Amino acid sequence: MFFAVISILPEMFTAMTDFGVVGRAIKRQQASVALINPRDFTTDNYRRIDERPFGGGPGMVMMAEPLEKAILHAKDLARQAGCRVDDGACPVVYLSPQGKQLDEPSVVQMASLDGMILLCGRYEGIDERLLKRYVDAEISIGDYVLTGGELPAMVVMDSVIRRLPQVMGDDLSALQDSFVDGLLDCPHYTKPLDFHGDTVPDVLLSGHHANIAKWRFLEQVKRTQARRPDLWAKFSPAKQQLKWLKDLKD
Ligand SMILES: Cc1cccc(C(=O)NCC2(NC(=O)c3cccc4nocc34)CCCC2)c1
Repeated sequence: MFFAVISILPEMFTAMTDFGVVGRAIKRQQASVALINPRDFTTDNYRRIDERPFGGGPGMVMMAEPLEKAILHAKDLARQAGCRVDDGACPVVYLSPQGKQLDEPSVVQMASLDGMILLCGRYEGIDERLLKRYVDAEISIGDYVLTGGELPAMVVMDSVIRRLPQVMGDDLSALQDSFVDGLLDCPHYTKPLDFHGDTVPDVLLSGHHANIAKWRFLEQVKRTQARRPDLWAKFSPAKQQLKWLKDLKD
């Protein structure tokens, strides 16, 4: 899958291109990441990419023209990478507090795209006319104030790349992902057996896989009910899970 990132701080992205599961997926060419700096598309000596806002007020606004050239260049790279750019298979996505909140169903949908062009804001934001003309979707990672869209872009890339086929070593872990069934995760344990006198639930040592699966599911349910009633309200249990839930009530 092809990713183009448009950012005035491309160096930030080494955090994901050089490390971990995502770094390995890139090395294995399961994903490719093109970093595009709008400053390279400026024409003045100061390589200006921001200006004072019309209407006054604090801060600076990112100018439309360098971003436009960066987006058109990104589309070219996407075409060269084999993406069907003009039929929605490689959308321009603006990371923005005004965007749709990122969730796992959106991640699953994005993982089926040919590619994505991720646009990262800085300062007070981007000239609205650029957004209106080129942005296909806006995504937010949450309701808090940040200094830029780069970390949100890395969150989106991390969540999408880990869902690409063959990226997660043990695909089962991706399937078992609690967010796949809309629940919070169960507790996890590993060696040593005794940690300051705190031991491991017996069922996990029993080797009884059906009981273990049931225990894990019921732990997910208890946690979700306690911590995220909003998620619990939306949860629709599968057949086997319905049976296990009856036992929880008993
Ligand atoms: C709740 C709120 C209201 C008003 C402004 C801001 C704010 O943080 N404005 C600053 C910027 N924020 C983000 O880009 C950003 C922030 C948060 C989540 C995100 N998910 O994607 C991009 C995201 C926008 C231009 C430069 C950074 C936040």
